Amino acid sequence: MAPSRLAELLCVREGHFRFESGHHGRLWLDLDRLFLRPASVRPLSAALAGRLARHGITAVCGPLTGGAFVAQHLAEALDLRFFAAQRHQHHDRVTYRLPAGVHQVLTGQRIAVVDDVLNAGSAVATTARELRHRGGEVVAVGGLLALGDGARRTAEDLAVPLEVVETWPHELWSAEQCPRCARGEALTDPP
Ligand SMILES: O=P(O)(O)OC[C@H]1O[C@H](OP(=O)(O)OP(=O)(O)O)[C@H](O)[C@@H]1O
Repeated sequence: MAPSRLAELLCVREGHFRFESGHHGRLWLDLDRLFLRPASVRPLSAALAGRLARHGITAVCGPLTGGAFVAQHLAEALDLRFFAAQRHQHHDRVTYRLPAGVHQVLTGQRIAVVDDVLNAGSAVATTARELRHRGGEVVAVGGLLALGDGARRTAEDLAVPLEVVETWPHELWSAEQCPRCARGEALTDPP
């Protein structure tokens, strides 16, 4: 992978990692550190803002926390409305909801749903469904980074364009199918 500003901000480490899901993978990203210095993220947000501006958006919404931070940068850069979707967990099911106080303001808005990093795309998908349910018009999906093709499939399902600053291949394997295990490589300790 070519080093990039985004890779530096995400403190990307390469190795042979075991994730919470039990899958094995090559990259470890530290999303918690991305916004330690918001000014460092602004050039990336500006690049995304330029792409999303083509779609005639009037508002930006992101799932808390990382997606909402990006959405706020974009709303500032483009002088648009900003919405943050709040995470709700019921047993294993995670959904994102808009606070009741903003429901009325959503009607008629052309909204881009954004995230910092899109993996499976589930956070933006459930945020988009909530926005549509509340009367908003979701017209684009965006992010700083898409890992693999989950984001593309999510945008297709929502029938909207996808705009991302970078896309990286996502190599994720079950423990049984992990090529690094097959080569006898030891697991890397997480940071
Ligand atoms: O495309 P997905 O498979 O949904 O994964 C991407 C989401 O995962 C991370 O959020 P996380 O759930 O870790 O919450 P956070 O933003 O509060 O860190 C990231 O910020 C995205 O919102």
